[in-house]
Amino acid sequence: MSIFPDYFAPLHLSLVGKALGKGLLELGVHDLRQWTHDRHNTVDDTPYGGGAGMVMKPEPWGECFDALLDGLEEPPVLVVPTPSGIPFSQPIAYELSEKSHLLFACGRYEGIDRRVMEHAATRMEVRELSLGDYVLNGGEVATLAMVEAVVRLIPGVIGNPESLTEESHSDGQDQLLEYPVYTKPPSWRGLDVPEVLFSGHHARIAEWRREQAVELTRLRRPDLLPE
Ligand SMILES: Nc1ccc2ncsc2c1
Repeated sequence: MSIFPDYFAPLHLSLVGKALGKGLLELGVHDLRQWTHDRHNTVDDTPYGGGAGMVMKPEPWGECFDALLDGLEEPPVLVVPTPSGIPFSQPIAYELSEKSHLLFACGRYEGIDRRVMEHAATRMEVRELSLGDYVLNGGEVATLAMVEAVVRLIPGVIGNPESLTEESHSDGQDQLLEYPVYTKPPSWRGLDVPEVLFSGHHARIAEWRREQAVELTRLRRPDLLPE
């Protein structure tokens, strides 16, 4: 649900596009203005209590929920991207990938009237999630990122599920950052591929990769290292 539905055209490309084509998931994009009734299709108004900017009115969201939940066998999970949300993470992506129906509410302006999330919580699970400590102009870009992170975890979407186990933040990596990867040519602009990777000694290669992952994590994300 967004006032900028065209943001979601890219979801028909590449990975998500293929998954849609294979019938592994369905995608609907809904223009919130469809649930306004005035001549200007108004979705925002000035904030009570004063302050800069505008706030998204609750009525269009309520009518949109009514329409989208009508006929659903079970309630969806409402995901609301917001800088004030709980940090989105790979574990949360896995959780969401197992849900049968996700609704993403893309806010704009200074945000959505708080009563929208309060009302939604009476009829579905609500997850207010942040992509990181920075602010975008709205929830659309965050939703694109979360949809890609979630959809790639749905069985059958990724050709080789093994590639999910060794990437950064995956369980297979004990939540360490991913080790460096190399391919042909063996030497490029004076830079050589580490010898160990040519050894064919799988145990040594695995050990070297783990050492690299630990070192990279220690340098860039010490917070991820076990105590
Ligand atoms: N509605 C809204 C506005 C800004 C923003 N930045 C990251 S997620 C998000 C969501």
